[in-house]
Amino acid sequence: MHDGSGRILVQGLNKSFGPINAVQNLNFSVEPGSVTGFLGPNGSGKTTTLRMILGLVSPTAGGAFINGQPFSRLPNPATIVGAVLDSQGFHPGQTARTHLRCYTAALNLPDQQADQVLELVGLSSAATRKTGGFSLGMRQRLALATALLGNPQILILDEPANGLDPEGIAWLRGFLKSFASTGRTVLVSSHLLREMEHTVDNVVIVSRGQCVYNGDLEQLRAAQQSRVLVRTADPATLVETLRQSGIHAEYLPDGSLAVPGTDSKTVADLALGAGVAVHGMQEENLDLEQIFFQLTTGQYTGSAPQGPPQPGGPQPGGPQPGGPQPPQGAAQWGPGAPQQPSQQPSQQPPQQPPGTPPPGTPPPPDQGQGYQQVHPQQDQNNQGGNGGYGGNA
Ligand SMILES: Nc1ncnc2c1ncn2[C@@H]1O[C@H](COP(=O)(O)OP(=O)(O)OP(=O)(O)O)[C@@H](O)[C@H]1O
Repeated sequence: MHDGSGRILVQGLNKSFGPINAVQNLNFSVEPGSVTGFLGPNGSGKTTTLRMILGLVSPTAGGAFINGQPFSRLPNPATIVGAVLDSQGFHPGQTARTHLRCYTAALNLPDQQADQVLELVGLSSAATRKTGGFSLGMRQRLALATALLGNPQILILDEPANGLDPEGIAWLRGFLKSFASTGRTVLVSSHLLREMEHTVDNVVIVSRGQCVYNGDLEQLRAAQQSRVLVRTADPATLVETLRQSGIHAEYLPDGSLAVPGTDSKTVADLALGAGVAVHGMQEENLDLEQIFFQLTTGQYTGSAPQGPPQPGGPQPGGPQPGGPQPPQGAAQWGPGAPQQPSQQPSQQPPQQPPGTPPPGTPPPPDQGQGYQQVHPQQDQNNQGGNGGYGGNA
């Protein structure tokens, strides 16, 4: 029996495609009542992870659970999870309404449900237009409308902002926030933090299949700070001098030092007091986007909230020896770091949005559509692209 929590749990998840380790030891949970961003560059394993959560790809190791169950064991999955993995592939000759009615028929829902979800996504005026003439933004909305037909407790969306104009992104932001505010769960992937930073509450950031940050976006934002880059003939003495003043400096690959969380005057004064010659100094401000970039390229050297040292020693982008330890429940940094959400599960029960269908209906058959109100036990191990799996089947 599933627990009805609306919680997604990913535990020790791994997936290899031959020699490619697409996903490596992922651990995180997604809680109801918030929007969680699943972020990482192209090829970092986001889609593969989402497919494993949705039972479309078999993990090499580990597991993913929705309401405490693997997807394949969920009763009436379309009423629990609505997913969009691809917004291409609608039949071009079908109208938006006809497209949706194929699904209402298969789900045994009233026909007017199609119009209700069209209204929810702002596509009512395009109900009788053929999808072949739809813009990318309209396709995204129609895919979302399809995922909403089962009135799901959980939404899982792969790159839903791809190709949207600023107005479309603003609309999507409002929609997802509003969905989550009713106590439901949203997991949304993107390769651009910028696209999602005003939408998500929590982030799971992956790079090369590994988690490099999991936690509250506000904590990541708090890591925006200046650091001082120093060139000196005697870095070891300066590092020790700074350490004695409680300032942690890091070596950069070119032999210079990065000193986060302080200013150039402080560093200069301490260097002078220790008799260390400074050859150059520069203050650098890292913004959220830069931190994201550096995290995902393994170049992060700032003094963001730091986790405990990882087995096997410090990791690139991860905590430094002797660095500050995180408070309990702090965000986790570094590849392979244990990943726990900073938020506690919401106790708020899922609510029904107005005009969406009751639970207890089966998912519709696959019609080659890109969206997926997904289906149990489909292994896509040998499938390369996003489209065309038998979602909804
Ligand atoms: N069916 C497959 N067969 C072989 N390799 C695959 C398959 N699916 C994914 N991969 C590989 O696994 C890695 C992760 O791919 P994945 O699509 O999960 O990343 P992603 O983060 O979603 O990327 P994008 O943002 O470009 O969609 C890539 O190296 C990809 O080439």
